[in-house]
Amino acid sequence: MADHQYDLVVIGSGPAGEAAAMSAAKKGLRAAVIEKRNVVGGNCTHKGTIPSKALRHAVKQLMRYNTQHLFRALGEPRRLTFPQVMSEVNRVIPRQVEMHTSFYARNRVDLHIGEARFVEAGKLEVHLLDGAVETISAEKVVIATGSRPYRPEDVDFSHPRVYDSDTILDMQHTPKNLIIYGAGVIGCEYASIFAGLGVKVDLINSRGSLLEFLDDEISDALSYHLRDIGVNVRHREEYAKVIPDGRGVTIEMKSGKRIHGDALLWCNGRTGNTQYLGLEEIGLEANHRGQLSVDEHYMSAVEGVYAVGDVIGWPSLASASYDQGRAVANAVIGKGHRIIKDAPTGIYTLPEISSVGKTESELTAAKVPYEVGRAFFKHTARAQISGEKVGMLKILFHIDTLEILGIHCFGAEAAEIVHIGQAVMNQPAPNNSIEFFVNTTFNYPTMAEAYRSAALEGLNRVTRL
Ligand SMILES: Cc1cc2nc3c(=O)[nH]c(=O)nc-3n(C[C@H](O)[C@H](O)[C@H](O)COP(=O)(O)OP(=O)(O)OC[C@H]3O[C@@H](n4cnc5c(N)ncnc54)[C@H](O)[C@@H]3O)c2cc1C
Ligand SMILES: NC(=O)c1ccc[n+]([C@@H]2O[C@H](COP(=O)([O-])OP(=O)(O)OC[C@H]3O[C@@H](n4cnc5c(N)ncnc54)[C@H](O)[C@@H]3O)[C@@H](O)[C@H]2O)c1
Repeated sequence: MADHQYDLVVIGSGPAGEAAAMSAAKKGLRAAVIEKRNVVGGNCTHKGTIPSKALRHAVKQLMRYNTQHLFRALGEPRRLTFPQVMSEVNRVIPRQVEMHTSFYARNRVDLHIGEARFVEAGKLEVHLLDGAVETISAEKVVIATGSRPYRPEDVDFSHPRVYDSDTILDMQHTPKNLIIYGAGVIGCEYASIFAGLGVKVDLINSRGSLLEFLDDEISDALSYHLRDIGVNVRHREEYAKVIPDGRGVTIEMKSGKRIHGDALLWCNGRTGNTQYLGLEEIGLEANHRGQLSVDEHYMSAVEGVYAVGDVIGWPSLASASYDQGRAVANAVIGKGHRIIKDAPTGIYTLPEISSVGKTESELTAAKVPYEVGRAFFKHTARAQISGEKVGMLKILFHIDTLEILGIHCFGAEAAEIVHIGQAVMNQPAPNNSIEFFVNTTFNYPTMAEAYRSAALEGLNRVTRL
């Protein structure tokens, strides 16, 4: 007999786990969450999305102060140290924790603090922080254990100058120069943050361009603007050796180059948290990246054991994890659920990037007859007023049906602006039409004006055909 019994137990209190447990409880299931950190919120709140976005917000405010004419009346441009901006971030995290904690009591979801391990498919051991062990049985178990930074064995992460995206948050100084190895989403976001603080950044990319999944024009714009704020972007480079010493870190590249920095931030992908779950006890195996495969009901290869969030790999986003969590709760009770097949991209670099739908390269490869409408933020009244003139919105649409096929945007508030286009694009035909933007009156001055300008520009090209 187990110490506790539930209909559904979730392992992990990040976005995926929280959404699964709260949705299940709202549907009448007796639900619990097991979390090994002594507070809820997951890596999302403590190491990933929230701290990185709060850091970026603080740095962006500093950049505005230092670059806008208005503030010169208050004084000369100023610098803040990394620990100073981190102290602001450390005010945001407890607010998030407090809010997420309140959901548990409100929805009557029990929280067990400790590390979960399978004993058998419907039975878990919870290793409590004081060393005691409790057992929990549940008809259904949802694995939502998230992910951690991938650490190759030949890099010494115990060295005080070698960081990953978790440990960088504890850095107690501001390096003069920083090497960021890995130019994925995390590498590009942190390159923006550190460059904004006045740190010289070497961003090392193993591929030929930044964030290759983006539309080419947006990827080019990101390279240009990162270089513009002082990031040295190096493409097609791979490390041969990482040599940390008392003065910093030197990376020897396969190309023969040597790059030295005061510190190294390693951002080369993530690994699913499955290693201590006792998966072997239930005959479940993770892939080489620690990730689990699931079917269209988010169920793993073992009956009654489900998985959602980063632990199942793509798209590894907080946004998608919340939706997957809600979906798995519906799947468990046999109600219709949505499989999350696509999510917009929202990348909080400086400038911000966001997109939804197809890129030009994808449409060209598929031989779809499309046209492009563009609007530059510098031509909108709102951007001229705010002074945030860097940016562009681009709408890709079908020449014959005028259906919107993709929205690609960079610049201030791009991650918000994209949703206007997404809402239209997700309408069934004939409502998904670029004409919506010329037949609808928008508030003025707003960044939504960019949709009207881009639509008019695109439609002008089509009517010339
Ligand atoms: C630097 C960074 C920035 C990011 N920025 C964004 C962004 O801007 N937008 C976005 O959408 N996504 C972003 N992400 C991705 C996002 O954070 C993740 O997709 C999201 O956190 C995944 O949620 P999750 O619920 O799957 O797991 P996590 O948030 O990883 O939470 C998993 C939880 O499970 C717990 N756990 C693990 N093993 C056990 C065990 N055996 N027993 C008990 N508990 C356990 C962990 O302690 C953790 O609390 C970012 C990620 C990083 C690293
Ligand atoms: N704003 C956001 O949405 C946001 C922000 C940060 C992180 N994240 C999430 O965190 C995850 C991890 O980000 P990351 O930057 O550590 O990793 P990543 O998966 O984006 O890749 C990081 C680097 O590793 C390289 N790489 C990855 N897989 C490779 C492969 N198979 N072969 C060769 N090179 C490869 C990439 O080229 C890149 O340079 C992302 O999947 C993303 O979803 C999202």
